[in-house]
Order: sequence, then C-alpha cells, then structure tokens
Amino acid sequence: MSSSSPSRTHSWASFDGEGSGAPSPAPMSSGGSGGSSSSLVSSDASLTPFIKDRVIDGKAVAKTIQGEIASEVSRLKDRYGRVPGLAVVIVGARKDSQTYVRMKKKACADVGIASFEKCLPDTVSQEELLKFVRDFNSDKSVHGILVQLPLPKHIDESAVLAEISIEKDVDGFHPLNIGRLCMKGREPLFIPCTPFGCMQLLERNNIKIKGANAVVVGRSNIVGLPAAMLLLKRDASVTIVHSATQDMASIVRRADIVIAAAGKTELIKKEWLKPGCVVIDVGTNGVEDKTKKTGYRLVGDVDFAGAKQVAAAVTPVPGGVGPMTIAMLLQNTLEGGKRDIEGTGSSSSSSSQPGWKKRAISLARTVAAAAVGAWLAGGRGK
Ligand SMILES: Nc1nc2c(c(=O)[nH]1)N[C@@H](CN(C=O)c1ccc(C(=O)N[C@@H](CCC(=O)O)C(=O)O)cc1)CN2
Repeated sequence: MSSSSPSRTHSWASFDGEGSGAPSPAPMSSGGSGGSSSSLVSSDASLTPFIKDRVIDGKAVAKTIQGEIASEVSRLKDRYGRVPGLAVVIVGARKDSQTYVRMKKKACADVGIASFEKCLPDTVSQEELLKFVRDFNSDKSVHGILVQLPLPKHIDESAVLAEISIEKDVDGFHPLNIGRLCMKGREPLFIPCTPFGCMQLLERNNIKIKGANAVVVGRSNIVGLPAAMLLLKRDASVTIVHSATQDMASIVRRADIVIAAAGKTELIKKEWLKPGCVVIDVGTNGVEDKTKKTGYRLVGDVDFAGAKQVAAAVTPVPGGVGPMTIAMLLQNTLEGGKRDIEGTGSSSSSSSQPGWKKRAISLARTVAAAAVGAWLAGGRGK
C-alpha cells in the first residue's frame, strides 16, 4: 500500500520502492461496460458479484473472505482445540502504523485468530528487535509474524525481515519467499498481502487475466514487483513502469489491467486509460481536507472520477485494496496455522503428517538417538 498523509511522511509504495482460488474465468462477452469490444469484465452480473456501477467493492470482497476464514478457524478449534496465532511487532509511535496494527488486531479477533503484540519504542536497537522476532520464531502458538513497516531509519529493514522464519512470514517479505514468487515452477509459502489482495479482486470477479496486457505502475519489493510476478504467473503479459520510464502514459494506455502502486496522488489520468480496462488502485495518499475531522482525506494514485468514465471496473480509495490487505493477512495466518496444526501445505518439512504427529515422530527419533548413544557409550556397540 502506498500510505501517506499530511501527517504521514513515508510514502509506502514509493515510486521506485527502494524503501522498502477462485473459479476459472468464464468466457467474456463482447461489448461489456466501458465501451471496449473485448472487455475482460463479463456483462453477466452473476460473474462480477463485487462490481457495481463499474466500482469494485473491496470491502465486500474482504468481508466474504473473512467469513470464509472465520469458519475455517472455528473448524480448527473444534477439531484440534487450537487456533492460528499472529504476532505483530510495532516500533515507534507513528499514528498510521498504530491504526493499521489496531485494524489487524480487531480483524484477528473478528475471525477467531489469536493475536500477540509487541510495542517497542523507536529507540529500540536492531539487536533487541531481532531478539523479539527470534522469540516469536520459536513460539509454538505463533503461526505468523509481522513487523509493521516502515521501521525507524536506524534499523536495517531487510535484516529484520530476513530474520522472520519463512514458515511464519505472513507478510511474504522474506527474500526466500520473494525469490520463490519470482521463479517459474516455484511457489512461495506466503504471498505478500497487498498484491495477493489485488489478485483476489480480479479473480473473485472473474476478470480475465490470461493473455491480458497488464501494466504495473511502481516497482517496490512489497507491491509493484510481487504484483507483476503474480500477474505473470497467471499468464498476463506484464510491463512495469517506474520513475525512469519514458512516456508512461502511452504504455499505460495499452493496458487491459492497470495496477497503480506509485504512491503519487492521482498520477494516472483518465486519458491514460484504455476504454474497458480494469484499474486496481493501491495508492492511499493523504491530501489536506479541512472538512474532515482528521484534516485530510485519502486519495489513490488514479483519478477515480475520470477512470470511472473510461474503465470497465475500478477500485475506490478508501474501500478498495486497503481492506483486502488485512483480509489476505488473515488468510496467510490461517494458512500458516493449518500447516502446523493439520500438517498440511508445503513447508520446508514436506511431511503430510499432522503437527502433533510430526512432533511425536521427532521426539521418538530423539529418544531413539539418545538410547543408541547411551548403548554405544556403554561399550556395547564395539
Ligand atoms: N508489515 C507491513 N507493513 C505495512 C503493510 C503491510 O502489508 N505489511 N502495508 C501498509 C499498511 N497497511 C498494513 O499494514 C494497511 C494500509 C491500509 C489499509 C486499509 O484498510 N486502508 C483503508 C483506509 C484506512 C484509513 O482510513 O486510514 C482503505 O484503503 O480502505 C490496511 C492496511 C504499510 N505497512
């Protein structure tokens, strides 16, 4: 997410980003909304359940996903007496970070996921922060660890993200998870939440991705780059544009799908968009608005009013990608929890045994090894 406001100085999905299963698409009818003769968006409303008047309702998709997660969590609780757990580490007192952490904790409570929080002062040393991450790495009730970003300048963000166990990396920011995401034939254990949410917005509305021309605006490690990789894995032809791109408008205008993650208020104008395209706006830029209690309002990277006239579907800000980021975090935490509790999924230990069985086998092996050791030490192995 790009996230900045008059009081927020960090641009989350900064342009260059240095800082940091749905049904298969149904055949598309021609002449869908947006005026294109080959729209990616079906004109059959039953296939686009979350699109109304060309607006993709991210809040409604997130609510549906959270309902699915809540039933799975309750099934785990009934069957195994255990629930997934998410640990959130926050450093410093940024208002926006505190808001997001509060939202995450509330969302966990809503679906029955246990949450644990560690609030650290912005004077904390990198070594102390790493110690808390390691503690959560070895805590059996924690299945997901998230370090809220951005971190204070004196802390090396990549060192902290790399310390999170990949089995608990629910943000999907660990270099191994990103590496796997980028490789053909490999899958990450977790997909970064915001790009994962963008894909769900497309998939749950049966928007055709295969063969589409997709343009991602912005190349951050946590939004632009993974979003491009996910689109590529779904057989889109993908172009990434960024701050050094020449004539960005003409490239965006060829796009059937635009993912805007530049962190620049209303960078993308109506004239840049191809009629009938689909626009996913990741930007959340704060602009001064004296009519608001907070003194500002959130605006995306796309001129929403203009895009609505041209595109077949567009996400609003707020209420588009933002709520999906949280829903996908819960989804990833559930996935991590299931891998441990049920022994499912493809963690680095590829066993399909339930968690308790894996631990029992491991204990039995340790006991056997100790017994053999004692036998040998007693000279009986000679
Ligand atoms: N460790 C992480 N840090 C950050 C991430 C992240 O995915 N992992 N993303 C962003 C912030 N973020 C979650 O942390 C986030 C941003 C926005 C929203 C959201 O729901 N926005 C609402 C508007 C909320 C408001 O009024 O402020 C919307 O767009 O509708 C959720 C999560 C940075 N850090």
